[in-house]
Amino acid sequence: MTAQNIDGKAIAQTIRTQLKDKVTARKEAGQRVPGLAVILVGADPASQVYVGSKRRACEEVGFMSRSYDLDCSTSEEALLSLIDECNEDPSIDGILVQLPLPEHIEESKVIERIRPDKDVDGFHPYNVGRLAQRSPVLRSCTPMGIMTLLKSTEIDTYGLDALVVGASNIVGRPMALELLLAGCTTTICHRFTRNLEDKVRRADLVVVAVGKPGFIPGDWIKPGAVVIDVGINRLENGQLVGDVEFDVAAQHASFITPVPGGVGPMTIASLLENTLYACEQYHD
Ligand SMILES: Nc1nc2c(c(=O)[nH]1)N[C@@H](CN(C=O)c1ccc(C(=O)N[C@@H](CCC(=O)O)C(=O)O)cc1)CN2
Repeated sequence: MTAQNIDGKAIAQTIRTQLKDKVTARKEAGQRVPGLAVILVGADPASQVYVGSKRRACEEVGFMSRSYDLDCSTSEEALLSLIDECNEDPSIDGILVQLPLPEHIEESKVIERIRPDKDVDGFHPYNVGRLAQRSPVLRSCTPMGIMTLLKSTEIDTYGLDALVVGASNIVGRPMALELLLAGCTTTICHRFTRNLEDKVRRADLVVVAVGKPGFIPGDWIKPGAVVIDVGINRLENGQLVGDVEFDVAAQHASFITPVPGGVGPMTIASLLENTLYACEQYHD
């Protein structure tokens, strides 16, 4: 079996084109365009790339994007007061604080300071709780993008044995909640998990988000399984690879996401979708 690639780049582009049309329609109806505040603290090179892509994506679809580039020595208090300002600004529908933050800033304090109706990253405990209670509103962008990718395959997810490898707040945990909502019997693996290989070998759907190149050997993948690779690892030769040994896994899987061009672009498309949602549902 050779897997079919799930083309996240193309699917993300389709979403962006649809969003652009919706923004045009808003303008023609005399409505304001959605606004996103993008806050970067420090100069982490990967974060700079992601933030740059988010700002460009906003411009492409016609959103207003407000950029805040803060020095890495910015105090927690200063960041929280910038969030307060954005919370009160009626032209801003969504606030995005790029993670990770410098060590002296407490991530949970920052996330909880963003008003839940402007939390377009879907990280606020209110929004995670809504997802956990089966009535999601603003959903975490990477898991939301993965659900869009799964929908594009037209696979029936009800009853599948799904495995999420990695239990981060950004990806693993909300991903498990999304899959549960989609009817999967869902297992989360983490650093204390025993017999990871056995669990992978039994899974119909595997989502891997650990940030280690080739962490899952391709021959662990069950014949016909769906493989979603969230890892983005840059090798010394500059090549980007995922957490799954792609070439071998592709011989076993039915569908697989490539790296790059799989999950990554969907994170940004989902952020834009959330920003329009916040604008229309909460602020119009
Ligand atoms: N506030 C947030 N911080 C972080 C999030 C997030 O969702 N919200 N997720 C990750 C990083 N991330 C978004 O910020 C992100 C990662 C990767 C991509 C992407 O498009 N990747 C490309 C490759 C890009 C490259 O050349 O490096 C791909 O996979 O094709 C977009 C967004 C952590 N922080």
